[in-house]
Amino acid sequence: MAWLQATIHADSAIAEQLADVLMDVGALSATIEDALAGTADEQPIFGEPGEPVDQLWSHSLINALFAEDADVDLMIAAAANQCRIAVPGYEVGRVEEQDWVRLTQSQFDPIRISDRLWITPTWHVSPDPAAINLQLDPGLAFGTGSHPTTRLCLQWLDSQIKGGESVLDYGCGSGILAIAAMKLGAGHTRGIDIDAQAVRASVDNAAQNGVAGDFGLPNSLQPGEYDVVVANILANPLRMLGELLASHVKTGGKIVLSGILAEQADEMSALYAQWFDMDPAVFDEGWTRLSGSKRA
Ligand SMILES: C[S@@+](CC[C@H](N)C(=O)[O-])C[C@H]1O[C@@H](n2cnc3c(N)ncnc32)[C@H](O)[C@@H]1O
Repeated sequence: MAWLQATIHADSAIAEQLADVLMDVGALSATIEDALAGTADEQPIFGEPGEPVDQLWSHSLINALFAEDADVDLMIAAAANQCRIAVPGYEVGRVEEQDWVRLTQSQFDPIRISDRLWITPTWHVSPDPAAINLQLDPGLAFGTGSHPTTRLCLQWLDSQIKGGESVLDYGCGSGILAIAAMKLGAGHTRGIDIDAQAVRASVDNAAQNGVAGDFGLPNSLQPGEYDVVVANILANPLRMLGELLASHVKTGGKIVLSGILAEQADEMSALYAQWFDMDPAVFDEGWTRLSGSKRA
């Protein structure tokens, strides 16, 4: 089986509507991307959870997939007509059937966090069987170890967990940080996420890694203090959650925050300095990790 893929050059003002109408007239899928992706003029667009991003790239490309026997020219013309625009420029190519699972898997290699800590997809043999290996496959919940914010938190846990600590992972996603903490020797971890799918993924991933998993939604979190609270969320929720997160850290305990853009680091550090003696920020690919010790 094969498909036809049209790459359509669309004005950003109409790209979303055109993609929707392409689906109405019979496209199997339609996605919009930055026409300048991969070039020096690529436009990163960041969003905060819960806040819709109302911005599109200035030059957009629509990738639309059609059945092999579809009349693509007719469908694009019909979609343009419905959007009341001239037929845009496009190219059509064939997409042959592939082993999609194998192709996707080939894009995820083991990730080295440190000499002793690796994140390895289940279909890979670990490059260092003697190291601490987290087995994690990409899924619906965020946290494979490839994103700089996750890596920054993993590096902190790797260097700071000595054994026996209690750890709260707030915004646990795939559970990667809680599971890593357990594998590094933490005594107890609790993972919290607002997304029920992430809670389920964390439970499954903890089982896959043979560690105890205590994961739940925010309303399941009981009052209590932890040696370490780690939260890789994003700046907006971290601003709102400051008091709650601080209340869960023991005096002398540690807070670790990520998901913060480099330009948001000073403001966020000042906010958390109400409760913590803050360490210098650490940066990776435009993202920041903040950490600090709770004052009495
Ligand atoms: C960037 S992911 C981090 C996942 C993982 N901890 C990691 O480091 O890779 C952020 C997670 O925080 C969750 N989240 C966002 N806002 C939240 C909130 N207010 N309370 C709890 N979880 C939240 C999201 O659902 C998402 O799973």
